[in-house]
Amino acid sequence: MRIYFCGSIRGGRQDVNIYQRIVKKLQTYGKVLTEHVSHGDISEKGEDSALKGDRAIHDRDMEWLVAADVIVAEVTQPSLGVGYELGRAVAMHKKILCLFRPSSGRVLSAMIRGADGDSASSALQVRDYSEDEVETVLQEYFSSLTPNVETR
Ligand SMILES: O=c1[nH]c(=O)n([C@H]2C[C@H](O)[C@@H](COP(=O)(O)O)O2)cc1CO
Repeated sequence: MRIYFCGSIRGGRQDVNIYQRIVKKLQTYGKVLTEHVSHGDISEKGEDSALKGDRAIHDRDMEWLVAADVIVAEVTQPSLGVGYELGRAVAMHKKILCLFRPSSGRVLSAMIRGADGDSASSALQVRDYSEDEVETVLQEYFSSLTPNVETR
């Protein structure tokens, strides 16, 4: 299974430790195409754009998004890039799990929470969670995926 993980980079790196926990768990289900999002050495300036350039980052990430079987996004720290990735993924009819921590005191954008169709089979699902239950929430989601989503 190919998994695209979305998390804030230029939107702020406050949650990088939780991104690391999420990616570690996701790697037990398949290949995480965007593992770099969880790397502690990527600052809020982003990947080294002198080397890659923003267009190269965008085009690579869109290729990965097309290739992905499932998208998992940590949406607590607001990020334009994550919002863009989610909009593109919805248009591609991908399966999407958005993870939000209400303990942050933030209120999730209506454009994300409102995209959840509210049924267990909805393509985009929003799960409120607390940090200590992150692995359990991921386990529940991946065990509920239909068997025709290719595994490993
Ligand atoms: O350097 C980068 N590399 C990269 O892969 N991204 C992608 C992956 C993240 O899920 C998302 C973060 O967007 P933003 O930087 O606007 O917070 O965009 C974003 C940047 C910087 O915008």
